[in-house]
Amino acid sequence: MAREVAKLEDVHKVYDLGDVKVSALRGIDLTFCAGDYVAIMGASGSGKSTMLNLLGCLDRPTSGRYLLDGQDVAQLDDNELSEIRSRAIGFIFQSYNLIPQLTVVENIEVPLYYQGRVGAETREHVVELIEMVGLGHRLDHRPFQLSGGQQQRVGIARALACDPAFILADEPTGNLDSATSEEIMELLARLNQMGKTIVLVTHEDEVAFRAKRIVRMRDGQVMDDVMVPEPETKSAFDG
Ligand SMILES: Nc1ncnc2c1ncn2[C@@H]1O[C@H](COP(=O)(O)OP(=O)(O)OP(=O)(O)O)[C@@H](O)[C@H]1O
Repeated sequence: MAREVAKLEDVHKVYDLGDVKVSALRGIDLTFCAGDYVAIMGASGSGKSTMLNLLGCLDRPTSGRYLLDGQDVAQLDDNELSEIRSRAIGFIFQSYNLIPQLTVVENIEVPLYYQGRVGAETREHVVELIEMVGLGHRLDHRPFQLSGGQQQRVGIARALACDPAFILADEPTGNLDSATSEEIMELLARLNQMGKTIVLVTHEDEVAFRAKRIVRMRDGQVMDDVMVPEPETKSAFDG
């Protein structure tokens, strides 16, 4: 059986707003294995972002356990948590979150900078990543000089800078037209083929259908967890 990259065990998340408590996750049990490519779907407010934040160690469960590479995240202090986050996890955002003043190369160097690893030896690696996402001719451009799809390619290259095994994407095609979305989905599929484990949140069926597995959430619980049929079967479904 494939290695368990991330495992949620009876995870609950309650946002305590003083008078009001919001139960955003209510007993989640999910395992993500090496090589998985999972789309998380569900109505607005069903808990998708809350779960992605927990998986990304940006927040902690109120109760239950989160094991990342077999390590119980609750046992880690803040420094250990941010260390594991920057080493093991790559984030891709809907609105790219690039720094406008920095060039393509510099934006991708940001995670390496936080690890104290920017230097001549990492420059070659950064340029390789930019070439891999098809922007080798745009190294010194700034975000405003790029289309949305190109900015998302920079976002993807930045997510790969520290060579994480686990990629988390929050609506990565949410701001893109359908042709550009398709290009981004092809890039994500390629990363998955290269061995990256991917979990993405999406509202779009076409995007979810490109994953290997779809988890549907409702009211803070997992309602459905299914494997997507292989492409041959998909075309039989279509036609
Ligand atoms: N920081 C917060 N403080 C209080 N309540 C929150 C907070 N973040 C989310 N919630 C609440 O938790 C529940 C789940 O929200 P969450 O953002 O995880 O849903 P979602 O499925 O990602 O929704 P969307 O598709 O709209 O992004 C909602 O009721 C929301 O109002």
